[in-house]
Amino acid sequence: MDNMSFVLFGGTGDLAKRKIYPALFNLYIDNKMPEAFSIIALGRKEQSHAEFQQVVAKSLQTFSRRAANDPAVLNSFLNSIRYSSLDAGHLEDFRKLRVLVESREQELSIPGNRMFYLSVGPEFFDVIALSIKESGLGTTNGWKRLIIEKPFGRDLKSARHLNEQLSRAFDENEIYRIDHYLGKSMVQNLEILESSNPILKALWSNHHIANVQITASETVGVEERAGYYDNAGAIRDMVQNHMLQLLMMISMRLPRKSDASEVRMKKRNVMESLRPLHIDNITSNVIRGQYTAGEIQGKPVAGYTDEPNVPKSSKNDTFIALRLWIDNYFWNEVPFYIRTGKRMAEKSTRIVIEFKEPLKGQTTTSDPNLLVIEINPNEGIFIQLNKKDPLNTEKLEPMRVNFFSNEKEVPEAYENLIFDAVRGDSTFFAHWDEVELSWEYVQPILDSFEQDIIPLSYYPAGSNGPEASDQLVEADGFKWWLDKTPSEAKAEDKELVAQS
Ligand SMILES: NC(=O)C1=CN([C@@H]2O[C@H](COP(=O)(O)OP(=O)(O)OC[C@H]3O[C@@H](n4cnc5c(N)ncnc54)[C@H](OP(=O)(O)O)[C@@H]3O)[C@@H](O)[C@H]2O)C=CC1
Ligand SMILES: O=C1O[C@H](COP(=O)(O)O)[C@@H](O)[C@H](O)[C@H]1O
Repeated sequence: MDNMSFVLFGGTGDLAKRKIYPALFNLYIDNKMPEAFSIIALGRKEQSHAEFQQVVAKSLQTFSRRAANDPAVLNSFLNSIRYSSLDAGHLEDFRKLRVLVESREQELSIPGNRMFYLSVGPEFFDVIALSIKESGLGTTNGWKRLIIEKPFGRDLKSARHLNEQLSRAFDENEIYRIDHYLGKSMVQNLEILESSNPILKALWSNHHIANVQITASETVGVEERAGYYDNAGAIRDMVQNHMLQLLMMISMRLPRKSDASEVRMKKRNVMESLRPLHIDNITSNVIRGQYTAGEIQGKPVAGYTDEPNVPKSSKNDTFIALRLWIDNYFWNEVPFYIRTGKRMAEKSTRIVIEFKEPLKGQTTTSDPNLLVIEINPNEGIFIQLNKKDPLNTEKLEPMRVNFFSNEKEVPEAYENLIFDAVRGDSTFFAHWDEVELSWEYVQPILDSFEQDIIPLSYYPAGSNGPEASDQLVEADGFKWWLDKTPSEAKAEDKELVAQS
């Protein structure tokens, strides 16, 4: 791994403290950082390196997956960090930064490899990228890379504009667009799951698969983010990026070799085969929901429009369900359902693959076989098979073959992604083709929300979303699998609290 500088714009922010420093620290403990590295954190206020190192120490103590309690390891990591004040609008601050980067490179014999991480508001993405170029920071004998946070635009037009601006300073192969769902270990496992298991590989098409369901449900509401969320909605916050990335990862044809350019091409093929939405089919394929007051984990919670800083008249989507069709040889006539929402019955990201009914039309009936990929918060896989009911020879009953990871041992998404970026592997980053095609797919939905063409369906907090979402799936003769009733979710919460 090449020695490098890691320059963190937004180094004082929430994401940096909760995710980025803990990820770097855990990589360091695991010997997954280069031999020599220099971390330079940026924020607007003046503070000393030592003061800021203590800020990082505190963030590690609070948020690191592994305990930061070995003083030698902790101090050696903190010692790699320097702080510099920088305002994104002041070019002279970038020149001052360049001096610091170069002096640390000399000190540590780093051959000019520079990773720039933009963990700042999206309004600064282009300004910072262009100033990196203009200040000479981007002119180096080593490599340069840009990691960029979400959101990448707020519609197709603004995403294209942002990309044009970035590409004035960085080549596409130097840009690493973070989608933290691509960093989740089970998502990074999807391709291996299919390619290394002949029993799954053989069944992986419309011959055997009846439908695919991708759910990302959350129990939290809008929290303190109303200013952002009320303008984004679930469609921009989750669907355009995370949910469509999951769809691409589960449905792409196996790449011949697992490298970034092959994966990118396969994902692009999926997006190009998606049946576009338009005025005639949009209302029958898109459900837009918003939570009303209800109960989460036994506690009453407010409806969306009663949340702090949400306008009473807001029609913002806190829930989306979609039916999508991939019109290619392999997936023709297999519906893919996507569903995501806030204030739902449980926190769960999972993919359920329902196989075609094996015993349809015979006297004995069975539940379909399911392959369930649990992504978050549990990481695991189970397969639902059928077996004989020992008490009733006429009947079959489902059984589940399980595998679940020990969550403490599984690296966090940001660890996986930063490690990949440091190694120069962009396989699990969102490439521009995918981002653009995702916005193209989503744009008619944004337009129809704007024009109020799709009705807003309401659902009580703590439920599995609006009834219209169930009807979407039932219309094709299916049901959402593994939904917990609010009382099951509540019982499980109690059990978890008791265990902890
Ligand atoms: N927080 C999260 O969980 C997630 C965040 N993101 C994305 O990550 C990015 C950062 O989010 P988050 O950390 O929450 O935001 P914060 O508001 O917590 O932090 C913003 C950072 O930007 C810096 N900043 C603000 N204005 C300027 C400026 N004019 N010049 C230079 N730096 C500036 C701030 O530094 P200071 O105020 O010290 O000057 C601070 O370090 C955003 O794009 C967000 O969408 C994505 C997924 C999750
Ligand atoms: O990007 C986002 O993701 C989180 C959910 O992430 P997860 O890893 O906990 O599933 C979501 O809460 C947030 O609104 C969104 O911006």
